[in-house]
Amino acid sequence: MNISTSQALFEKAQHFIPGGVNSPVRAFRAVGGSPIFIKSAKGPYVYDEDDNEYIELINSWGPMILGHGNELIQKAVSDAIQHSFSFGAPTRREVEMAELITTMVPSIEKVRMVNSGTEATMSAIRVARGFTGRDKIIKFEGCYHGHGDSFLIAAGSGAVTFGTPDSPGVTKGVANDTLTAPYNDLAAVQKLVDANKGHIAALILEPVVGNMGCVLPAEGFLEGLRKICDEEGIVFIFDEVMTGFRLSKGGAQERFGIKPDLTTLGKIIGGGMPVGAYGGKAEIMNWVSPLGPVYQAGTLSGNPIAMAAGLTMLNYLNEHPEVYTKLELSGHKLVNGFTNSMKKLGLNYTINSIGSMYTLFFTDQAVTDFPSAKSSNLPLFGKYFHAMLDRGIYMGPSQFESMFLSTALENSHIDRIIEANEESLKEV
Ligand SMILES: Cc1ncc(COP(=O)(O)O)c(CN[C@@H](CN)CCC(=O)O)c1O
Repeated sequence: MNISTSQALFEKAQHFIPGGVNSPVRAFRAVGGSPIFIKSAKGPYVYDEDDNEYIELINSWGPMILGHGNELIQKAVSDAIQHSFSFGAPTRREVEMAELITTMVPSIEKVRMVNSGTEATMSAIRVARGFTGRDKIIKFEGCYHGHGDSFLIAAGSGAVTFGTPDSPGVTKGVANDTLTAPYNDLAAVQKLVDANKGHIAALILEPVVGNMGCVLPAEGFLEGLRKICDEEGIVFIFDEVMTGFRLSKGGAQERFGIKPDLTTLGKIIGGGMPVGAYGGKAEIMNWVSPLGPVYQAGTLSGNPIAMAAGLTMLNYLNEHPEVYTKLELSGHKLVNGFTNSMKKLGLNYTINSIGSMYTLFFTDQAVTDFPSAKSSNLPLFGKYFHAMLDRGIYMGPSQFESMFLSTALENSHIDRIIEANEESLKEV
């Protein structure tokens, strides 16, 4: 691949932007080399500044579940733009969006729109603390909930990719109020709860983890957490920024049949525009300003253009259940293809997957938590990443991320990914 324009852009970008990127994982630091700069995208393809075409498995880290350049969403945005961009006043679409979210995710009785997943999770724990009058939260090692101070403790995604699971700049005071437990370890959670009786406001987790790579909840784990939260009056928060509207139209909570008290949302909810949301039980959400005393605000929250995109996306997903059937079949086809190739090559790397999310871990250990995810061979992953990129497959440049399939992938594309995977595994 000729990537000279991307390289020149990256060189220039580093003079003006920390690390040359506006989000760390994009810099290719974990895999080496120079990041490709994307110029356009359509369906399952992205095109870089040197006009190289790639089949992609990032999909903007989840949002582009219908593929790129969806005509319905683009028309909704171009229609909305005719009426200007932003008013800082309530609009009709925000009401329609809130009503639709409460229909698609029944545990959400009231919802507040924000502009990112980070804002959603920061706000959710604030209202949980206000509602309970307690200070501490429990999160899980390797889970990532955005870059809010309370979450940059044993965090996943880019934080673990760059070895900064506990970021400088987070004060001891904030860190003291964040308790961490190993994922899938109920006993550890019970111990934390017993040692902090009456002090824990919330427990937040990714119900299916994407941010240490894809890791599934063990049998009974989510049910066990629900029981502990019920017994202790702890607000149970599902961070569904990644899984929401992806694992089913009602997210992981619909798929696993667990009802959290609060849910945070992002990515798909905006149809590719900057949107986040948090919501849940009305008795908790009624504590949010201006109805209640817990303050949270945002200049562009519920932005009309973003609502037009998000509303079109969610309406489509709500009215087309066949989307999820196709994603399940695509996921199965890809994972079966990868598994068959590894059998043929005598390799036994671990693949974790659910629906349209998967991660190929370069370890032969079962990956059920942060330590086992970190047993992966990172240099080997880096070589594999570039071998796939050279074959026109653009996947996430980090071992500690989930890949995402879109409905724009047809069988022919999946066959190409399987073929590139086999050749790449052979090469590295
Ligand atoms: C479960 C979960 N919760 C919260 C967030 C933060 O959302 P944002 O603030 O990036 O919109 C995320 C963001 N995910 C990463 C990808 N692992 C975003 C990609 C990036 O950081 O560039 C998330 O996965």
